[in-house]
Amino acid sequence: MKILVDENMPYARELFSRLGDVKAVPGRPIPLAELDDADALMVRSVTKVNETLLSGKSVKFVGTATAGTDHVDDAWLAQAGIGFSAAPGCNAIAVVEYVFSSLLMLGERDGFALKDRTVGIVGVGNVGGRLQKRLEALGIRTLLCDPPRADRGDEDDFRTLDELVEQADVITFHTPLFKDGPYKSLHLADEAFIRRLKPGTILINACRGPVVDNAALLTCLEAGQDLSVVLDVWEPEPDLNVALLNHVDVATAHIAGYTLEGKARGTTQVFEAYSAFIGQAQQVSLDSLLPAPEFGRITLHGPLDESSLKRLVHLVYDVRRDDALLRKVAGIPGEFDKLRKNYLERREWSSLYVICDDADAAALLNQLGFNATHNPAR
Ligand SMILES: NC(=O)c1ccc[n+]([C@@H]2O[C@H](COP(=O)([O-])OP(=O)(O)OC[C@H]3O[C@@H](n4cnc5c(N)ncnc54)[C@H](O)[C@@H]3O)[C@@H](O)[C@H]2O)c1
Ligand SMILES: O=C(O)[C@H](O)[C@H](O)COP(=O)(O)O
Repeated sequence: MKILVDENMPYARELFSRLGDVKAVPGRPIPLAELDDADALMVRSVTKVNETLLSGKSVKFVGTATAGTDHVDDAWLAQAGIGFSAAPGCNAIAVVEYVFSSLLMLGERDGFALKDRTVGIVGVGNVGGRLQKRLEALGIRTLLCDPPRADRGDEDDFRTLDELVEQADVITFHTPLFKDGPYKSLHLADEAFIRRLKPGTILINACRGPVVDNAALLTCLEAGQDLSVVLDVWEPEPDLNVALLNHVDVATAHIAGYTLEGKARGTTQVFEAYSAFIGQAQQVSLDSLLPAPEFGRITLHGPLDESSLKRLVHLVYDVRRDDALLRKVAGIPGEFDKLRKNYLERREWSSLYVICDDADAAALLNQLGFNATHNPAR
């Protein structure tokens, strides 16, 4: 059995070689000849999976080690009898930690406390829901906008996008990309939306580039609109608009979800789905795959305040690293994908063991996703 895997998928060779012969290939562009005799194809978001790619090929199963699925024509796969699995939620924690790193950095730069800000979350699923919980653990007010969940009758205080525009100081997008349909999210943030944002609003897009109309955003920023902007995703990728990049406050190469844990979860989720598909179901423990983190343990003396939280967050991951790397190479063909392929190891907050002499600090850090313990004797 031949299993093609994207070369940017940690642990894929290790896991899938339990099931067959593994061949690692680039995802953009994917070498088409390799598909002729492949039984299964494991991709990332850069590979468009549709009739054009797979018609007449031997592939019987496609896995994508990603949360987003807009690169996959799942309706065509279903009618062609090709099995399919994504990796929902695999990298949600990573995106939440990216958003925190960005907001804490902007707070320090611009002299505001996050606890005084209202955060509007558009799309309250795996990413948005976790972000809501961590913000609320810190006493930060959130406003939630998720029409599909509201229409399903989910119990939460859902608001309209207009309410977020009027009341939120931060608006952060975490929706799938839907190009049409009742919940179309293509250009959800269009020129009219952007123009109505309050002065000083922080706009974050860490879902899919086209959810924010990039041309309209550039027009507004060039006209001097007072916004802070964090963009992890671009319209289009990989050839982002360098003029826009030069106007935004945080610019990264679609790496918000790129923790080692997030990528490893993506690989294990599609591995488990494929092993079940071929009748050899098996489970994988993430701990058996991950190496020890760079920082083992740290002691926090006294209570946790925003400034100590910022230092802990940035010890694990500081978004300025990725912002600087992208600015250095933006506009050079091939470099966006190279940055993503050669991404430096990044871990989640849970990898940091924090010993606290303050019980409340330990409890709060655990709620936020750190691995904290209370030890009054330290
Ligand atoms: N930048 C990255 O590295 C990265 C990482 C993970 C996910 N993503 C993107 O973020 C998206 C969200 O990730 P997730 O794991 O939370 O997905 P999810 O499916 O768990 O949650 C998406 C939420 O958005 C809501 N939604 C759908 N259409 C909407 C609309 N028009 N307006 C408001 N809400 C809407 C859904 O009801 C759902 O609750 C993914 O689809 C993916 O495209 C990007
Ligand atoms: O949808 C997702 O899961 C993310 O956007 C993912 O991090 C994208 O990374 P890629 O698959 O392009 O490596």
